[in-house]
Amino acid sequence: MTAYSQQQPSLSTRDLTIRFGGHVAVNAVTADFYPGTLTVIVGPNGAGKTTYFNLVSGQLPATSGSVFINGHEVTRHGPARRTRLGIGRAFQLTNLFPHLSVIENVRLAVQARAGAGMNMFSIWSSHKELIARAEHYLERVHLMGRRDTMVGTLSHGDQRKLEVAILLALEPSIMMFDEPTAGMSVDEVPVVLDLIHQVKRDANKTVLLVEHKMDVVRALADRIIVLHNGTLVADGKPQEVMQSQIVQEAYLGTPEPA
Ligand SMILES: Nc1ncnc2c1ncn2[C@@H]1O[C@H](COP(=O)(O)OP(=O)(O)OP(=O)(O)O)[C@@H](O)[C@H]1O
Repeated sequence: MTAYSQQQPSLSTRDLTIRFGGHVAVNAVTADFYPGTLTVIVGPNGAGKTTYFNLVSGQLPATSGSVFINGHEVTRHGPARRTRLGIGRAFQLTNLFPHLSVIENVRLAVQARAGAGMNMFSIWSSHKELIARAEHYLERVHLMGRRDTMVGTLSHGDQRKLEVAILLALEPSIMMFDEPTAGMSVDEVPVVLDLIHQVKRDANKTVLLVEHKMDVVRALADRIIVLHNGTLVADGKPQEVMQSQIVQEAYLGTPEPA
């Protein structure tokens, strides 16, 4: 029994399965995720990692099996309900507003988190507070230099940093990152990795990360889950999983570049 399994899981899947026609993309995946733990999900292309994320966040309906958030069954609930229960997902699914500025996009996320509790007398100070809070998140992702840029004109890397800022502003208890550094230039990668490092230090956050780059996996993972053909084939501490035969054969079969 591992140390993290003493706690109540914040997220669980039980025999979670989805079929596309005759193809089983995620096959009876059972796993528990805990606050204070960053789990990296690895596996070859087409292994089912993104589909598993879609099943957890509610973007896809399960064919069978179940999903629980903090003990509440959410299997039949859509993404909005799951978001209210604490799931937050960056990349691919976060909707940016391309015709609004960077600061306005984050301000909307801060406002959504704070609730729309502004009255006529406090509207200016509240607005200032929302903007100050939004600027705080922009600083964290090194985007203050793009504060007033229209989001539609941002580079790919800056859009991804903005998605991280929005995710941070929404303050979910369960944070899901799907290949957060994909498509980023070499100098942009450390900013996002450093942020995920900071998030991971928070003992209340459960972090799930899909990642291909093994150096990123090594740097961040407390635990690694391996999917292969939709099936969970390994789950444990990084050093154990990396050395397991199934991972060596199925995923790390080719030597990594030095
Ligand atoms: N909407 C869909 N309809 C039909 N098949 C799908 C659908 N979504 C995913 N699949 C199939 O399910 C399998 C798993 O895909 P998925 O994208 O989850 O893999 P992955 O592990 O995230 O891959 P990658 O590392 O390349 O992103 C693949 O065979 C894919 O073609």
